[in-house]
This record gives sequence, structure tokens and C-alpha cells, in this order.
Amino acid sequence: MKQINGKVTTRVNNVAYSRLSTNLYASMKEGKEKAELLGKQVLVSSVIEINKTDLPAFFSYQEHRYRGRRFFWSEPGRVLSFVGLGEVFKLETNDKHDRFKNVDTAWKEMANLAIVKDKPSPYTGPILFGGFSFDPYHAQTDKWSDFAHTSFAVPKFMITAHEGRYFLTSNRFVGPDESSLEQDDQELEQLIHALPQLKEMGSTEQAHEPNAMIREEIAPSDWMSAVDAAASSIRKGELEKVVLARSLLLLANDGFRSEGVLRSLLDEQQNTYVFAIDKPGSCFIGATPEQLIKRQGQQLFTLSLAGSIARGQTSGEDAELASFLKHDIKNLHEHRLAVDMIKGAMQQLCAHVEAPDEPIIRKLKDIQHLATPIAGEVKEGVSLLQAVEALHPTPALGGMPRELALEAIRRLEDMDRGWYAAPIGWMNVEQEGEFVGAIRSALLLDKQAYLFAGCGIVGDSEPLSEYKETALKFTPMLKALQALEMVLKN
Ligand SMILES: C=C(O[C@H]1C=CC=C(C(=O)O)[C@@H]1O)C(=O)O
Ligand SMILES: [Mg+2]
Repeated sequence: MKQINGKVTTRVNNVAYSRLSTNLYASMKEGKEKAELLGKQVLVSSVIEINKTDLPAFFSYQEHRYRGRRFFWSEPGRVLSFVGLGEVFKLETNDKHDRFKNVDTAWKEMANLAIVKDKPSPYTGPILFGGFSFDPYHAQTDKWSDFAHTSFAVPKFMITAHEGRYFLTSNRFVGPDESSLEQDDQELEQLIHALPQLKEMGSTEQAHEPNAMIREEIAPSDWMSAVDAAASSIRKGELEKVVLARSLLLLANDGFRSEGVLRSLLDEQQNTYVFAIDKPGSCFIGATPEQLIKRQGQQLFTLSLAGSIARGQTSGEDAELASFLKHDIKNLHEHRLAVDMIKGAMQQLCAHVEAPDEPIIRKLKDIQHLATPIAGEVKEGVSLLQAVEALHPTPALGGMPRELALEAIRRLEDMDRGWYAAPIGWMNVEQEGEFVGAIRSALLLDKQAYLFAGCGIVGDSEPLSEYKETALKFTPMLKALQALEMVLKN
């Protein structure tokens, strides 16, 4: 029976491969003609529906081959997820000027020329995935050297999981002088045959051996002094709010495995965007609740999150903490500054903006936040990246007023944020997509992991309680890296 099943699976896979490769070949031929006509390279793509497969296992499929050119993305509720392997098209620069506009223009041009066969949904076909650093005017340090200030790519292979259905997209970049268009694609054939096994591997995967490590907080007392300085400058009226972040370093015996980290974040951190951006020597990974902007058709959506408190041990205590948060003047002020700025920016971008007057509570596994959903109908001609530029950094990630807050961060924060709190996300050929602020995140450098967490500082901020708030914000990544119980070095 097993053998018959095996034969059936092989036949099904062969059919899938032949459909996908035939369509891909057809679009490559069409793409070559277009490329010759225009004298430019053209993105071509073909899509098939596949059976359910294990997404973190797909992320580490043939790791030696795809390492450094992978991405992972999963929306809260896990309604929509993407996993990309390889790169067929890349936009990477450290140029500071017009960085949003340049990506916008390049992607619109690429997307307009793209040839996509059998595209069953807007979440398949060529998707551009990547982001921008937090602050292009901050000098890049060694640990972030893999991450350019602007870095986007279209993957060679991508799985889309959407509302329980799974699709495989295969992309190519075809130039005018492409000499031979290979119809026999071994890489694609191998991948299709491996997909059902990935599912099995995922379901039988054993827990990892514990990875021994040392946990080191980086200059916590200096950070608290910086909070003190920021709060007193806010009380003097020099600025209204600034988000100050600090980092924590884990030194492990064995290299961190991004697949296991993703699996844990997906299971534990339900109301968050789970992401990974993999580069040759490092992987930026996290589970952020901070939506920056989503574009679906003509609608723009954002969720302003600022103001935090712990989760309770019991449901009674949890409700008490939530109720405290909803009425706490300091947290409400912290939240209000973010909402006012975001609403103002949305009013510039949209014709009608809707937002409730009072925040709601957004509960995450280890922390709860004040949250205000804001939505609007985008004005004619406004792009997703224009919205990202208008919104980033929000006062939940940078501060208020924006430029003064950025100066304060450069002066007071003794670290390179790199892509922490930066805008990361994706865009399809219809110019829809979504960007988030990459908080609750870590940079994995083989046996080292840098974790980042920040707090919105206002006039009433107390250094110790902000310090405790950052400790809460480290918890999800510490758990996912199996480092919560590790010995603290200082
Ligand atoms: C900057 C972070 O959180 C922001 C998002 C929500 C609540 C925040 C706060 O209450 O301070 C922060 O503004 C972080 O987690 O690193
Ligand atoms: Mg706060």
C-alpha cells in the first residue's frame, strides 16, 4: 500500500512539475520577446496550487543552497504567510536619498512588465520583500553589515499560504540576450518532489537539544540614565516623546537555528507578524505586533500600538492590569501622541479616515498594549511606499516631533539599531502589500544573538519602570531562543 501511495505521489508531483514548468517556459518565451523589444530584463512567473506543507521546514529546505537569500512572513492569525527561497531580482543600496521613492519607481516598472501565468490570487506571482534600515543617517556597524539601508528581493521560489490554501510560485528574470531557455529545470523538479516530505519532517520534528548560552544585558544603567535625560528634556518642552531602545546579547555554544525560532514564534506569538530576513552571515528575525500600513485595493489600514503593561497570572489580574492601562495618564499620553501623528498622516494620504476615539487593548502572549485601528480610502496616486515614508518612524518607534526625536536617539542611544524598528514588508504586482515596524526582534549571527527592545519615553517616564517594560518586550524572543532561564552575566 505504501509503495502504491508512493507511486501515486510521484505521479501527482510529476504532473505538478510538468504543469508549472510548461507554464514557466511559456512565460519565459513571452518574457524573452518582451525583453528583446524593450531592451530590458523582464520578471516572469508561474503558479500552481500545492498541498499543505510545513512553512518553517520549507524555509530551511536545502539550506546550503538558499542560505542568505530567504524570507519568511506570517500575518497575525496566520491567515496569510509567505516563504521565499533564492533571489531572481534584487534592489540593494546604501543611498540615503529618496530611498522610498526609488524602490517605488523601480518596483512599479518591474511589476508593470511582469508576465504571470495562472495567477490564482494577488498573493502569488512575483512579490517584492524586504525593507529599509531604521535611520539611514546612522553609520552602519559591523554586526549589521549584511543589511544595506535599502534591501529588497523577489524570490526564485515562494510558497503562499492563504486561508488554508497553498501555492507555489516560480519566478525568473529574463533578459533580451538569454541564449537558451531551459525547459528542464532540475532545481524546480527537486523542490516539487521534496514538498510532501517537508510536511512529514515538520510533524515529526523533535525538540532541539538545549543550547547553552550566556545572557548579557548591554549597559542597562547607561540606558536608564539616557531615559532620565530624555524625560527631563521632555519636561523642559524640548520635545514631546522619544523611543529609546537597548539591546541584550546571547552567546551560545551552538549556532541558532532560525527554523526552530520561527516555529516557536508561530506557535507562541499569535497576534504578531512573524518574520525572518536571511542574509549570508546573519538572520533578522522577530514577532512584531506593530503594523505600519497595509494596502488592500484602495484601502489603507494601520494599527497604532503604544502604551504597555504586563499580562496577569490569572484572568482576574489580567483584566485589572488592562483596566489600569486604559486609565493610566502616562500610557494614555504615550498612546495619544502616536495616534494623533498617525491620524494626521493618514488624513494626508486618504480621503476618509476612520478611527475610534478610545483605544482598545491588544493582548499578546507576554504583554498588553493600548491600540487604535485607523483606516482610510487612499487618495488617487498615493502608493504604499509613500504611506510607509509618511508614517515611519511613528511616535511608537521614533518619537515626536520626528526629526528632534531622531536626533535624540542618535545622541542618547549607544547602539546601532540597524533594522530594529525599521519598516519591513512586501508588495505585489498590483502595488498592494503591508509593512510593519520590526520590533520584538533579534539579529542572529551564528552563535550570537542581539535582541532589541525600546520604550516610548514621555515626561512622566521613570527609568526603572521603563527598564522593566523593555524586559517584558525581550521575553518573546528570549523564549523563542530558549534563553529565558539562562544565567544573566551582569
Ligand atoms: C519600541 C517598542 O515598542 C513600542 C510599541 C508598542 C509599545 C511601546 C511602548 O509602550 O513603549 C513602544 O512604543 C519595542 O517593543 O521595542
Ligand atoms: Mg511604553
